[in-house]
Amino acid sequence: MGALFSVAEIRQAEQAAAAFLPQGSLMQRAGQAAARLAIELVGATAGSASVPPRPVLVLAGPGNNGGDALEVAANLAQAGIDVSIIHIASAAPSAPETAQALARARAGTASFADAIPPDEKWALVVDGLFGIGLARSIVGAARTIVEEVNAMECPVLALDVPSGLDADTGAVIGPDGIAVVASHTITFIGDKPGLHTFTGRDHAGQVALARLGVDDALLPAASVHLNDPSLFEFAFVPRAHSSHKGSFGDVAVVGGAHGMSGAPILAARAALYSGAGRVFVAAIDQGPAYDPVQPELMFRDAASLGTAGTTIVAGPGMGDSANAIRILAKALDGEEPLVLDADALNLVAASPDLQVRLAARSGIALLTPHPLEAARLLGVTAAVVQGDRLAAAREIAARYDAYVILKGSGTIIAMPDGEAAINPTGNPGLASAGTGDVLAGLCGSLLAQGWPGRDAALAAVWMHGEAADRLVAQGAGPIGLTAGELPAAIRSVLNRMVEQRPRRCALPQS
Ligand SMILES: NC(=O)C1=CN([C@@H]2O[C@H](COP(=O)(O)OP(=O)(O)OC[C@H]3O[C@@H](n4cnc5c(N)ncnc54)[C@H](O)[C@@H]3O)[C@@H](O)[C@H]2O)[C@@H](O)CC1
Ligand SMILES: [K+]
Repeated sequence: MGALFSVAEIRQAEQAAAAFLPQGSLMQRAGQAAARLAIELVGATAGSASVPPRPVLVLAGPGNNGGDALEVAANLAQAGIDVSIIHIASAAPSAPETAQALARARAGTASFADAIPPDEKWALVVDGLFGIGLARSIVGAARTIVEEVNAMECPVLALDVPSGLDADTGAVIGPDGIAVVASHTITFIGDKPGLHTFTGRDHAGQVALARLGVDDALLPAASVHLNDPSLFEFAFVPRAHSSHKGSFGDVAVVGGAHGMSGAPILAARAALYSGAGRVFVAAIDQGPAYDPVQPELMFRDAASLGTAGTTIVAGPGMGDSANAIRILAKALDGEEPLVLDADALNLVAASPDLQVRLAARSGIALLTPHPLEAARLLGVTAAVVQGDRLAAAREIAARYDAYVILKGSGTIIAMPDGEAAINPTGNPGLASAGTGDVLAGLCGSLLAQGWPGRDAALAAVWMHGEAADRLVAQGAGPIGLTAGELPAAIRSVLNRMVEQRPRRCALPQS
């Protein structure tokens, strides 16, 4: 479930499936599945039965994605829907199945036009300009069409992938490229990573999968999945009545250089609300003596903190002082689970010595970079990281034998063994100050409670996004959502997850 496949993997499966099928079968199946969804969407926007449904605009490009669109147009026309087609014909001969689809569309009641008729109000636009075969920026007449469609207010159903979007990476293809902004995407044979990360979420809208009857056996075992509780839910365990605070681990958030006390406090509150036994704020420079809002937190001087048996979250507001570097080096040399965020990542990126210590450590390391921090770790630009987020996260995970959470829309979670996930929860409300500190604190808390690195990384990212989604559903965002609201919302998500597990507690380890 939730498996994501690269374009190369989809192409292989498509070829293998087509070898056993009559010519054009897959395209016809794609056309039928998309037409069914289009009819649902038109029905939903038509409103009362007395209002005559508006026409549907179908955009058909020069390749097989255009063939899919022509099949959709033929099916919609057959269902009695008023269909207009803009067809960008190929200079080269079309594939036989695409030629067949064009003949079908021409034989029906759909009308063909050279340009989008101005002032028409559409019930739906079906985008079949380009699919996984687009090799360069969309230019010329096709670009004009995409610009016009993106200015429309009606729903847009993209076939396979919004035209112009890279299905592997979620980047818009080509320099100065453009891509369709769809409200819905029906993707064929297997779901694709680019629909769920970077600009993909904004371009694809709601994603549906049509397998086209292609057998699972024709697809390889997926190494990338959409993040989902089914991947980690067994890690949620009800607490035993005989448990005590020593049963749930200690977390120390190391950070809070002069003038930056807020960041570690947010991380520490998140650790507390997600169930860590004892939570310390280990300050680099002298800061507040306690948190009046959360007096349960204990404040210590980072330089003198004993860290044996303590999970460390290093980085929030840590600064780059010599003191910070010394304390980070000590944390890297320890064996306790370690979360590295923010300034700690920048310090590692700037220091070959810290890099060697990180790569050599035996305990769990979990890194939570945003794209610029990831870029510094890899010695590239943030644009390069964003251009292939999966590859960047996997590269850092492999280099440091670490669990990596590459933040941003469609957060990537990469494991040291190459497995990866893309997170579907969360919203633009999380693009605000301090939410990363909360995520780092949550990761540290789960590790302190004995969670394996993989499960902690997957669950923390999922719950963090889910908590933000629930807050938005209650009207607390996305505009103006604050990081400080997240810990309590994460607590309710976490307890709900535990409630849903079979009621067998884990007895405390004395
Ligand atoms: N072959 C089949 O039986 C099936 C094909 N499928 C569809 O086929 C799509 C892939 O088809 P194709 O490989 O033909 O590729 P596309 O239809 O995605 O686009 C490639 C076409 O566009 C042209 N092109 C590429 N970049 C361009 C640019 N920047 N400006 C103008 N023209 C450009 C190419 O010369 C080619 O004609 C999938 O996304 C899917 O929608 C699916 O229906 C599954 C079955
Ligand atoms: K498309």
